[in-house]
Amino acid sequence: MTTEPLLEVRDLHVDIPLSHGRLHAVRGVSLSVGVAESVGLVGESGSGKSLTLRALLGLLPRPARIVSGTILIDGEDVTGLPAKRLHRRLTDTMSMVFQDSLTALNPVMRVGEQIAEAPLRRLGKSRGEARAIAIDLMNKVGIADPERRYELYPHELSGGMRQRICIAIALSTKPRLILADEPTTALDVTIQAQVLRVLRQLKQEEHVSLLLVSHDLAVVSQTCSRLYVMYAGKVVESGALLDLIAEPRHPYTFSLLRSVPDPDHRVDRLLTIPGQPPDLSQAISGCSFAPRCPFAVDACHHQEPALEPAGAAGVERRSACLRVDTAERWSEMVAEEAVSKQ
Ligand SMILES: Nc1ncnc2c1ncn2[C@@H]1O[C@H](COP(=O)(O)OP(=O)(O)OP(=O)(O)O)[C@@H](O)[C@H]1O
Repeated sequence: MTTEPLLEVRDLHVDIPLSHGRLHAVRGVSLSVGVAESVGLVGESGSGKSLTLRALLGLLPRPARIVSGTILIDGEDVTGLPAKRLHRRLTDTMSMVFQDSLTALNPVMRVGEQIAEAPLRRLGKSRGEARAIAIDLMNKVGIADPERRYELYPHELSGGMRQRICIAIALSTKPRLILADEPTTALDVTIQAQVLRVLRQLKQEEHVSLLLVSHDLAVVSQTCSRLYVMYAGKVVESGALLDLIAEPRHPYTFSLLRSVPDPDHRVDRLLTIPGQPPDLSQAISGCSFAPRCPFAVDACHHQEPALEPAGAAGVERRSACLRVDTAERWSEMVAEEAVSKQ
């Protein structure tokens, strides 16, 4: 028996109209998130991660717009539903946590009331019930002394506490999936680890799925079991976290992994990927990563690779690279190149 994913996105395209032409920011992204699964979406700044996430909840910043794409919930295509029903279906299923908790929260409303708002207005609870739900949620996200903190305003809390409040607000509509856009980027490393722990616990204890956007592979590695790697508006590789880290099957993932600082050898391993991503307002010929790719051959500059099954892990493991058959030798090839330059 096959179980349908909770969320599936097929061939999503998002454009941003410009004064001259358009920026094709999301170029055919497909992804899925299972029930109680934590999935990461990683890539450099500008790769289209946030727009992909926001498109799912109709929260695209103006003037960005969805050009095409299909969203399925529990295997049902919801894209054709009338606007109001679609909105309700999406917001019943998912809610979002943003990077900047200070702008996400209402500065003149007590934090507890902000959590209680959805139970009160959307779920039809009484004031007392909504307050009890909010306090319970504050407990769940690890806020000590929730009765006292219920009465505080956002500026009276630390960044980590505010982000916990945002997670509690996201949970207040009883979503099955949380979309989190760089939820810990603004926090220091210790607080970041605590907030990531909260997200992991929600999955384990409440079976809430997670789609986590981050430019930081270390953050995603602590939280997710499956990854999609985005480059220039497309998914270039996907697979189980451990497979992907052990054996990257796309040169971009390979380069990204080499750029993760290793705590023991910080300086040696902190490599940046030379070059810039392409201009997405221009047509791209061939593989978008080819100009920065250490393994590109002529064909890579002309032929666009499809995202196809790659490696022993079957359909879960996909890569969009014409050179994928040489992946096992990439480390060696880079080492040889470094020696030849000496
Ligand atoms: N409101 C907007 N107006 C114009 N361009 C935009 C807008 N929002 C995003 N873009 C552009 O769309 C592309 C994708 O942006 P997106 O925010 O999805 O990237 P990202 O991978 O999430 O990176 P970051 O972490 O920097 O947000 C980028 O080139 C960005 O500059």
